[in-house]
Amino acid sequence: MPARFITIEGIDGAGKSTHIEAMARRLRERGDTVLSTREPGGTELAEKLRGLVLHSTMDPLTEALLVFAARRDHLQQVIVPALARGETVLCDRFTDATFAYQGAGRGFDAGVLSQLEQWVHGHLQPDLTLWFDLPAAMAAQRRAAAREPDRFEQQALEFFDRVRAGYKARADAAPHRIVRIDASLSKDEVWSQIVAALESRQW
Ligand SMILES: Nc1ncnc2c1ncn2[C@@H]1O[C@H](COP(=O)(O)OP(=O)(O)OP(=O)(O)O)[C@@H](O)[C@H]1O
Ligand SMILES: Cc1cn([C@H]2C[C@H](O)[C@@H](COP(=O)(O)O)O2)c(=O)[nH]c1=O
Repeated sequence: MPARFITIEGIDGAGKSTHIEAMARRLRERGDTVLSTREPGGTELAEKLRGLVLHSTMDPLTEALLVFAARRDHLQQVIVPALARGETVLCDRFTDATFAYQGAGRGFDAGVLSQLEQWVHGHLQPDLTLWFDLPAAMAAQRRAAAREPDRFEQQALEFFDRVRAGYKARADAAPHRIVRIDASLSKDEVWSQIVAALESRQW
């Protein structure tokens, strides 16, 4: 099978985790060997960095460096070898999240993020990104029922409005790679959009 790198993006509470397992199952049923992973995280070191990023106070440059450090380890140890074996890598968040959260959300310099992106993964980009898009207020309502908020989830609605706008800018700049999923709809309707995005590529 050809290697595929699929990423899932969206503001916190958009519904990504709800659908990732079913996506992996569907891809496996069609013959793919699927590696399901997440960022920040996916290796022992990157999971430690995730704990720091989600729970320790730090300035935006430190935050950006830590997410890219975690990504570098994840790429070297997990993503690149899996793609080299011809597997499908399904990753909950990747570099679009850095441009959306650290760039648009925190206001960190997008030019510096682009340089870090170049150092960390050169020209490697996902083959497909599903962007779960919904209003920040709706995502907050969904999160409220879920769990103890981390550093990002504690942010005000305005932060998530900016993050959402950051994702829109990324989607507008890469319309062939990034597919918008209307995540405000019911779970069944969201799933139908995911299937349509995969089927349009014969995946
Ligand atoms: N389409 C939907 N309609 C209503 N509720 C939903 C929908 N999708 C997910 N939910 C619910 O919203 C909550 C958040 O969903 P989920 O954990 O999948 O989001 P997430 O994008 O993975 O969040 P995070 O990025 O913070 O981990 C869960 O309680 C889930 O059951
Ligand atoms: C990859 C990445 C993630 N983040 C933020 C976004 C989320 O708030 C958390 C991860 O939590 P999730 O429940 O696993 O979605 O990390 C970020 O700010 N920058 C990044 O590059």
